[in-house]
Amino acid sequence: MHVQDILRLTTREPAEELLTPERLTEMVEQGVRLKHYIGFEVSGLVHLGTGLISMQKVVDLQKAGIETTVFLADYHSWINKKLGGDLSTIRRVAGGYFKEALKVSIKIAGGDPEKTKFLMGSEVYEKLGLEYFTNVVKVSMDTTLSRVRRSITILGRREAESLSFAQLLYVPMQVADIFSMGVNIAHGGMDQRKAHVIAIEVGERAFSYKPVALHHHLLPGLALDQVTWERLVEAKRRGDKDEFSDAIADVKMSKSKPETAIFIHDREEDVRKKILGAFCPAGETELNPVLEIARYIIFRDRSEPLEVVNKKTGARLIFSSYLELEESYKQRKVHPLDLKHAVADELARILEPARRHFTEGPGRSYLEDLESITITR
Ligand SMILES: Nc1ncnc2c1ncn2[C@@H]1O[C@H](COP(=O)(O)OP(=O)(O)OP(=O)(O)O)[C@@H](O)[C@H]1O
Ligand SMILES: N[C@@H](Cc1ccc(O)cc1)C(=O)O
Repeated sequence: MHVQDILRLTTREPAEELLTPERLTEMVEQGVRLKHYIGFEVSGLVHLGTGLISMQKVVDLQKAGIETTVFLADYHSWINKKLGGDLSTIRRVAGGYFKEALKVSIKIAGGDPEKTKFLMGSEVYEKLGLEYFTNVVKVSMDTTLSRVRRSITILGRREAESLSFAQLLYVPMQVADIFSMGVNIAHGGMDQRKAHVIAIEVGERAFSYKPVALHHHLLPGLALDQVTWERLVEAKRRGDKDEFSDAIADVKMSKSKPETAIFIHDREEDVRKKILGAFCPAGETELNPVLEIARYIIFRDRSEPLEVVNKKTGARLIFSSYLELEESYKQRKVHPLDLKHAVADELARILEPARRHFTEGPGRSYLEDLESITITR
């Protein structure tokens, strides 16, 4: 495939940052085999952000002919005391519910689940043994303690929190994962950028290659409030990527805050209830959680127009692109409630295969297994 096509697919939305396009171009031109990975902690339910948004990018990379891997970070989940801090439960859920949910998400995003490799952290560590430990030491020797502390937002933790030593170790381990698997495209949401920036810096010195980092947009949680929203919009306008990604990480759709999230297998009535209750300021198009679902999920690969019905007058507005919808919303020609109904209908339709898979199909026993484990942190 031509380098321009690879770049186009890689940087297409939901991608928000590629560090750097020049480095990716160089690798393609040198004929380097491109190896991507994205890692997940294994704990609660898979939502629109972890499932659909993350897998949309994996599907783009599949289409670009890049080797894609989903890394199920069992050791990192254990360090972060997920699923009651029990490693065997974490492994069971990783190979069961989690893998299944991400595969269904790949399908919904228009890709082929069989084209993506699923690897458990412990498989890599067992295979490499001393070499993995050496890689963790190499990264640690090349990184200061204060840098590690500043990077713990990749664990979904705040800098000021009291941490176990293992939670500090989490950071060099995540960076070492990249080099241990020979990954040259490290991918994650914007909240993962600090680990990847360390990898880029350490790479050349300690591992004789510099990976690229690819970060996708973080979908905000549904439960934003006016004050937080104003603070976020302000942080976004200031344009400091680290500051903004820390701020958005606090309010992103997150499995540990179920009230902020739509899970991929939610029932239609739950999708509707959650969307109807979501923060959706009239006329505001920035960081509006409902509009973002329209932009990133509904309009992603859509060829047919979206219809929004004005419930009061019965008038129908037809939008053939997200930008048209955004413009009308900005001009307050679309009422938030009408937008919510249209988004809820479409989203429920898109999620239907996941709902069926996990309630009537082969995913059911995996979901039941996870639901029987009630501790999530
Ligand atoms: N809201 C979101 N939108 C897009 N991507 C997300 C979102 N939340 C998480 N991700 C991405 O999914 C990957 C796994 O993240 P993570 O396991 O922290 O998800 P989470 O649901 O927020 O979990 P937790 O609640 O435990 O923090 C990361 O690359 C992360 O950036
Ligand atoms: N830090 C990632 C999980 C992860 C762990 C190890 C990795 O190598 C990559 C990703 C998260 O928040 O979910």
